[in-house]
Amino acid sequence: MIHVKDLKKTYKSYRRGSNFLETLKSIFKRKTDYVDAVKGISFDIAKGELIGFIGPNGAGKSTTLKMLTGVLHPTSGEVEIMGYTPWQDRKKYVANIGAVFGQKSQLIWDIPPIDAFYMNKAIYNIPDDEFEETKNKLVKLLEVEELIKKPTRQLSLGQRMKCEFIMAMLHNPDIVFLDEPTIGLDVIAKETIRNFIEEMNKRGVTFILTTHDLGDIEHLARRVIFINNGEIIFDDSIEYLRKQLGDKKYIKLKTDNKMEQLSIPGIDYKKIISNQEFEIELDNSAIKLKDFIEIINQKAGILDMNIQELPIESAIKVLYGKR
Ligand SMILES: Nc1ncnc2c1ncn2[C@@H]1O[C@H](COP(=O)(O)OP(=O)(O)OP(=O)(O)O)[C@@H](O)[C@H]1O
Repeated sequence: MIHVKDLKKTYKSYRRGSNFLETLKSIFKRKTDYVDAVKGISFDIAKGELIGFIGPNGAGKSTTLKMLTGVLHPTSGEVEIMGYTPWQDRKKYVANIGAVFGQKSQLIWDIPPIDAFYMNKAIYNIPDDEFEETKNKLVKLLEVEELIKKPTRQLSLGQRMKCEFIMAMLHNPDIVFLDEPTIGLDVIAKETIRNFIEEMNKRGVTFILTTHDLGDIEHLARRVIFINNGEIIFDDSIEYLRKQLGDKKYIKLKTDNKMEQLSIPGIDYKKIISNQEFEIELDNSAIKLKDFIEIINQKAGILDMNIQELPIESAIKVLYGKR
C-alpha cells in the first residue's frame, strides 16, 4: 500500500548576519546552509498495518510525514501510496488519506464540530447517505452525540480530540496519519482515543503514528520504525526489539521482612522504594527466575510479586544509545 524507496530531503537555507553589517553583506553574498533531514530511507507498509514512527527530536519524522502526505517535495527518491505519488497527484491523493495533529486543529473555534463536519462533507463531496452513516457511526463510537452541537471553544482538549478524529475520518480514508494524537490528554481520554484507533484499525484503516508517548506505541503499534539522524535504524516489532535486549524480566517485589540488597549477577536494582519494596531487572541468562524466587523466600519471604516484560522504555533507550 505504501512504498518508499531511498527517500531524501535536504533543506537549503540562507544564513543571515547576526548584525546589521553582516545582514547587509548577505544581501550581496549569501552563505548557504544544507541540512540532510532525511538521508535515503526505504520501507513498505501493507494495508491494515499500524506503524509507530518514532525517533528523537530533529530525527526527520515530520519531514518524512510531510513528504508522505504530499506537503513537501523530496530532494530525491520514490514514494508510491495507493498508486499515487503524493506531491504530484495531491488532489486525488488527499481524498484517500486523513490526518490528525495533536497540536493543530482542523475544527473551527467558534462553530460547533457538527458544522465543521458538514464543511468536510462539501469539501470531500461525500454523498448524503454515506456521510450520515459514517458520521453517526463515529459519533456513537466516541460518545459525542451532545458535544458536537456546542461551539468548539467550549470543549475540553479530550472532547475536542474526539471530534478531530471524526473530522479526519468522515470521508472514510484508507490511511490516516497521526502526529502526537494523545498529547496533553488525561489517562481516560488517552484510552478512549487509543481504543478508537484500535477499532478503526481492526476495520481495515492503516495508521502511521508519530509520537513521543511510548504508551501510545506500547498499546497500539505492532511494528515500529525508528528514525534517527535521518536514517532508519530499526524497523521491526517491539517484541523483536525486546528480544535484542536478551531474556530479561522486570520484577516488582514486596517482601515480608526487611532485606539487604542482593549482589548477585543478573540482578539489577532499578528502583528501591523501601527496604521491603524493590523494582528489579532480572537477566534470565545469568539467574533463573525460580532460583531468584527461592533466594527471596529464604531471605525475607515474598509478600507480593509482579513479573513483566521489560518496559518499552528500556528497549527504546537502547536505540537512543545508538545515536
Ligand atoms: N524548513 C526547514 N528548513 C531547514 N531545516 C529544517 C526545516 N525543517 C526541519 N529542518 C531540520 O531538519 C531536521 C529534521 O527535522 P524534523 O522536523 O523532520 O524532525 P522531527 O523528527 O519531526 O523532530 P521533532 O520530534 O522535534 O518534531 C532538523 O535538523 C531540523 O532542524
